[in-house]
Amino acid sequence: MEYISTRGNVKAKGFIDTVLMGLADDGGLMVPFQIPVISPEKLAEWRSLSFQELFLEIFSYYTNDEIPYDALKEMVYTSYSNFRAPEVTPLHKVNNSLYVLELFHGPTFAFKDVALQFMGELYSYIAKVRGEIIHILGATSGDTGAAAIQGVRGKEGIKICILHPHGKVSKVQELQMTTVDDSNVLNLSVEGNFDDCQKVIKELFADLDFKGKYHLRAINSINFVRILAQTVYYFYAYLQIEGSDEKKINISVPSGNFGNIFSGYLAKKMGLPVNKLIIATNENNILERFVNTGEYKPGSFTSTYSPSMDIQVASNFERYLYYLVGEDAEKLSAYMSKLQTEGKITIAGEALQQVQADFAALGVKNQQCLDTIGKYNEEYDYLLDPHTACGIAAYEQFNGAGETAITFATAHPAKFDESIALVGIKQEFPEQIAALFSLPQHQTVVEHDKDVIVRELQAFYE
Ligand SMILES: Cc1ncc(COP(=O)(O)O)c(C=O)c1O
Ligand SMILES: N[C@@H](CCOP(=O)(O)O)C(=O)O
Repeated sequence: MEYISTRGNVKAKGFIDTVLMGLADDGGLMVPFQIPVISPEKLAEWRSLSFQELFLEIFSYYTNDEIPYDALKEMVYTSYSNFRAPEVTPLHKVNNSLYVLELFHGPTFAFKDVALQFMGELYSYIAKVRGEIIHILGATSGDTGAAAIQGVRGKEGIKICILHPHGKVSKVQELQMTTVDDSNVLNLSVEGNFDDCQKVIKELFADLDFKGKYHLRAINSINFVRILAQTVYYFYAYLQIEGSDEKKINISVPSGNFGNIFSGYLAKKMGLPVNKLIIATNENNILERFVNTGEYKPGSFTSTYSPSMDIQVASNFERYLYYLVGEDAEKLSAYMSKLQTEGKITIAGEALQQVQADFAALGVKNQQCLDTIGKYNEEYDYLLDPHTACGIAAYEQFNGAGETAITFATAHPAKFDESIALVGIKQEFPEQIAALFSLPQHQTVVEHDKDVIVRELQAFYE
């Protein structure tokens, strides 16, 4: 398997070089040259596999044996050994038409742990075996940062700097990132929003001299391995439902940067027979507007009760657009320059019909999010975090009669107590989260100014 850039100007790469490259050197995103297709017979065989076994099967189509099987196996089993559920991502049946896939049983209580625990192991392996210097640079609206730090903290040969928007992440998210007192971790709290943080890191990755000099590596979903690791639980969830091959299975995904839902799109392209992929967003509803009208236009940023999805510029949208335009890198590049110069992209006609065949989308309003939390707590005694609540509201909107839905629970409610409290629900924190409140914090508050951030990075990485 080789990997190419959506913009077409990068020489094809192998698996490890793709991981190391992160953002493609031509400013695009790396994708597999050809997506492998899994036969229905193979899928049926996979029904009995554990999460870890399934992970190894799926990755075997992508890694080109660049990592010996035993080494990969050790990484996978180590990654999930500290999850609080033996199934890693257990499926909870809420009622006859709804399952919730709980993706929050990892160390930082959010879905990001699933991919980032593995990425921590993978970077550590690459550092050891290839002697590569690993200087991670990432942006977070709260969950990626915490999970990435936990994934690599204390690991030899790795430094990590995470930019988060100052005052715009939940208290627990902030504590998870900033109470880590390891010399290989730097938290920059940027006076701006998530889009500002993501823009800076993308600019730094695009500056090839800077990227090369400081050995910058990505942990955000611009890195293809994040996307691939997230496909595993799509397969796992589908295969856990008895008789799913005879049912219409919809999957509702709380979405922001378009990484998680793009993993679903990839899983579908690999042959997973999902019926509808449902994009659930909040009042930052750029993806809903795109699916409904064909216009992709970043609007003004709104702070909501689901802060991790407070995102306007969805990183992985480019990967989807690449497939939408028939894997034509020139066409894709023209659309991306249009986005740059005109501030929007418009899709119409057959392409828009294709978008609407690929996805349904709902931007959930703040009050609807709180109402959904209240409703499921009362009716099913099941507490949703606000992001998952958006996913459930979208499931309610789009799941047809006789269809079955899996909604992804992307975070544990304890991470977002500020929103849960607004519903009048008092929750008890898990021990690991309660313990954070008494620890000292380590972070540097910086202006939203690229030069200031660069100076901090130079001092840290040198
Ligand atoms: C809890 C939670 N739910 C949903 C999302 C959206 O996922 P994605 O960015 O992959 O679309 C995020 C982060 O982006 C998140 O932290
Ligand atoms: N919600 C995310 C935003 C970054 O998304 P990523 O999937 O590209 O890492 C977060 O929690 O930081």
